[in-house]
Amino acid sequence: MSDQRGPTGRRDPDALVRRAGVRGDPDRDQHFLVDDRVLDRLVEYLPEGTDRSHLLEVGGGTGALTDRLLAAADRVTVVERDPTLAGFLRAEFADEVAAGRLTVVEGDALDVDLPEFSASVSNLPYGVSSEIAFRLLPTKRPLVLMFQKEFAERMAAAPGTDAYGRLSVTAGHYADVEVVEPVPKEAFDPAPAVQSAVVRCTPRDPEYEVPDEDAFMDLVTACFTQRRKTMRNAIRNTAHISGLADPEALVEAADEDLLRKRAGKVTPAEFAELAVLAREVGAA
Ligand SMILES: C[S@@+](CC[C@H](N)C(=O)[O-])C[C@H]1O[C@@H](n2cnc3c(N)ncnc32)[C@H](O)[C@@H]1O
Repeated sequence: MSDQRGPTGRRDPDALVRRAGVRGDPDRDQHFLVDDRVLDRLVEYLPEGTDRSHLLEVGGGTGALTDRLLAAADRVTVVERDPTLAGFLRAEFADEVAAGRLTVVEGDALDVDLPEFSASVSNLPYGVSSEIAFRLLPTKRPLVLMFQKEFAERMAAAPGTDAYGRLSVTAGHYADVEVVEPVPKEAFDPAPAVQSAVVRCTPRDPEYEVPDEDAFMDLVTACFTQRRKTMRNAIRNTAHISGLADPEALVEAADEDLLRKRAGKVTPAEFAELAVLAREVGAA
């Protein structure tokens, strides 16, 4: 292994790409992060006091982030779908693999068994970033994840803003979600078509209770498919998505002010109230 190191003593990301002998393939979601400063900051975005005993990285690429995670954690597991890159990671970090500090899992992050990790820091493959995020969020572990900027903003959006929607409510069900840094295209090799942003997810229980998580999520999804309609009409029109057996019973029982709003102004707690009410009045 070459000992080329960047200013912070970590491996130089451009040198890693050269050593791996690959060109990132955008069709396979391969955009390697080559900006040292962004790479160095990512792990520091974990919430204060995060258990760093076992960090998970989804999409290891040529290992620039893996290297930073190894410096910050006791153990790292990296999942990488591309066999060439998985092989390169095993060779490049052979010492850490031999010491039991790094496990390279070759496979699709949507299919492989994930280990019991304490937190995740990942520059996600954008083609499946939503699916991966919703695999990680229910584990209730701190997450620092790179997404397309627009997706990141929708995840973190507050009620009443343009970006607020299903994604904001469902992600916010598991964690406090914050956009902590916009990242320009030039930070990647090759540069993606869109801007990126780093999101921090700090797990916590929601400020409401729901009788059935799936029923709550289905109701939220249903109402946002009709976001231009009032909630009254959205509830009535979307039983095929919400799964409500008797949407009319919910409309009859629900608060009039809430029914007049559009989904974009309904808070997560109000959606939860509706899910509870649906159960109480036998509409679920
Ligand atoms: C945006 S790159 C990030 C690479 C590296 N972590 C970095 O920051 O430079 C995403 C990586 O995920 C890999 N990948 C794409 N789809 C994947 C999947 N479904 N499961 C696991 N890895 C995947 C790609 O091969 C690529 O190496």
